Amino acid sequence: MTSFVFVTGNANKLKEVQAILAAGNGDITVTSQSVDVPEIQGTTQEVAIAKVKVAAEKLGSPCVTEDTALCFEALGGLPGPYIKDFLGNLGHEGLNNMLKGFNSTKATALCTFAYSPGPGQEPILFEGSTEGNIVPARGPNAFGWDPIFQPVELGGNRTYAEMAGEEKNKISHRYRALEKLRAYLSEKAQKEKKDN
Ligand SMILES: O=c1nc[nH]c2c1ncn2[C@H]1C[C@H](O)[C@@H](COP(=O)(O)OP(=O)(O)OP(=O)(O)O)O1
Ligand SMILES: [Mg+2]
Repeated sequence: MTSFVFVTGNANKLKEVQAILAAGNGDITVTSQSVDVPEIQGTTQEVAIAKVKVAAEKLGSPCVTEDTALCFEALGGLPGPYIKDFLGNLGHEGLNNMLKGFNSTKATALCTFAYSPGPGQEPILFEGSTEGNIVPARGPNAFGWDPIFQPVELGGNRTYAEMAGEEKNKISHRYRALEKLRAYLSEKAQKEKKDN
């Protein structure tokens, strides 16, 4: 059994991470810390690396952060890691309006977990993505842009917000990235056990 510290200010992210891990074989658990970490501009990888480095410095210990980007094909991948500000300022309708006049509503939800082995050490990234389209909002408005993101999987006619949590967690960008982090941490724990 191994455990990691997830540094996030987003309660919905934490809830999904806990649910995904609980649905697995139970070899990994998570505790959380809400630390305010500034986010730089750059690629999703650059943003993720800078964020986890600062979090590890502040905590003085190994930790995990997560960055979520929503990349519109028509806009060359933007808003990408800046989706939080775009969503906050434009809302669901504004994000739909941004795509008026373009031929594509395709978007990729991209999740990047960053693991820091400790302050001053190089972080490792784990990415997962889900393909979909940006649509007018449907379903409960409980988590970010869930009502306007319609994955191509599971029939391709429901938004994340219209899916049960267990369904979203089977195909989500977060699930796919977390699977990779989970595999890495459980392998690392086994290796450490053997070495001792
Ligand atoms: O599965 C998701 N479904 C819908 N919306 C989502 C999802 N995952 C993140 N989101 C939203 C939250 C924030 O508006 C932006 C990501 O920004 P991002 O900086 O990664 O998250 P955050 O600042 O809320 O939390 P944190 O303290 O972990 O950085 O997309
Ligand atoms: Mg953030």
